[in-house]
Amino acid sequence: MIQSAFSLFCRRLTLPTIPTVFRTPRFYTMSAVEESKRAAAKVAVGNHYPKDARWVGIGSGTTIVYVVEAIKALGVDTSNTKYVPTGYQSKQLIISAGLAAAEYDSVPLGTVLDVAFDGADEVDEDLNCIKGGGACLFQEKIVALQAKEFICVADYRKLQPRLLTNWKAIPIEVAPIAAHRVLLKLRELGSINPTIRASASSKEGPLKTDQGFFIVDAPFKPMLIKADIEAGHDGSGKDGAWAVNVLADKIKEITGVLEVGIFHGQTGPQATAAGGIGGQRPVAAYFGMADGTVAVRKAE
Ligand SMILES: O=C[C@H](O)[C@H](O)[C@H](O)COP(=O)(O)O
Repeated sequence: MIQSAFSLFCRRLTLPTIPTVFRTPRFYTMSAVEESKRAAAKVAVGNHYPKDARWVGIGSGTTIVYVVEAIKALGVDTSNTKYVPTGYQSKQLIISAGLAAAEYDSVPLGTVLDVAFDGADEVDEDLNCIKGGGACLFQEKIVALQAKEFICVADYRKLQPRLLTNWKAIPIEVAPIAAHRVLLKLRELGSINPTIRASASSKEGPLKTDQGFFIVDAPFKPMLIKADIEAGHDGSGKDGAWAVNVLADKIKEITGVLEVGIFHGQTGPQATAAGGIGGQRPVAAYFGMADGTVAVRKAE
């Protein structure tokens, strides 16, 4: 009852007042940001965790912790469910919650995950996402691409009109041997001072991903959304402003790039309708707001 009323209410981006029933009780020991992540996770899982789920993708980062917490809190039988991690942290999270982890490469060929949940660093009005702030993006993308639907869960800082509004650089996973070549190519595309991300300890050199690759952070101007292109903006990057799909494809074409941290293009249902499976763009993104409410953006 509550969920269906909420789904109706949240058909489009809902920033205004949300009924009291959707307000999260205050946890005074948590920061507002953590509290908002937990609130968003609870609503996202309540709305999208499938009854009788068999395969569920679990993303990486700090927000996904609350997704797993919310799944546990549902109290459903998880004994027939396998949770597909998107990296080391994600796998440990699944195991420590007492759930069964199944690595992506152990999932039987042709299996479609019922749903994949994950966080994001920024989400635009069209539901394109930037991911990789925590150095995970490649496994997150292949898991999202294997799922019927990808659900994004985030806090209010990530809710932006355009990508690269608040989050300033695109994370890109690159082969270490090609890192300098990729930097050069990114500069040619107009990136202002792209850098190889360092480890927390400078003694350890560049940070390594779960694949043993480097992350390059490439700053660009805020990216264009569909409405900008429809209003006549070019989007080809010639004035430094790129359409999301155009820049993502250009970066992906650079030899040495394993994957780019822009999730765009088809949603899962769009891919299915076109005869494929999985989409890297979420069907819905849930944002915990600073006032305790939860806002949602849904794909067209
Ligand atoms: O690299 C990490 C992933 O893409 C995360 O999903 C993303 O950075 C969001 O992380 P968090 O939930 O910690 O904000």
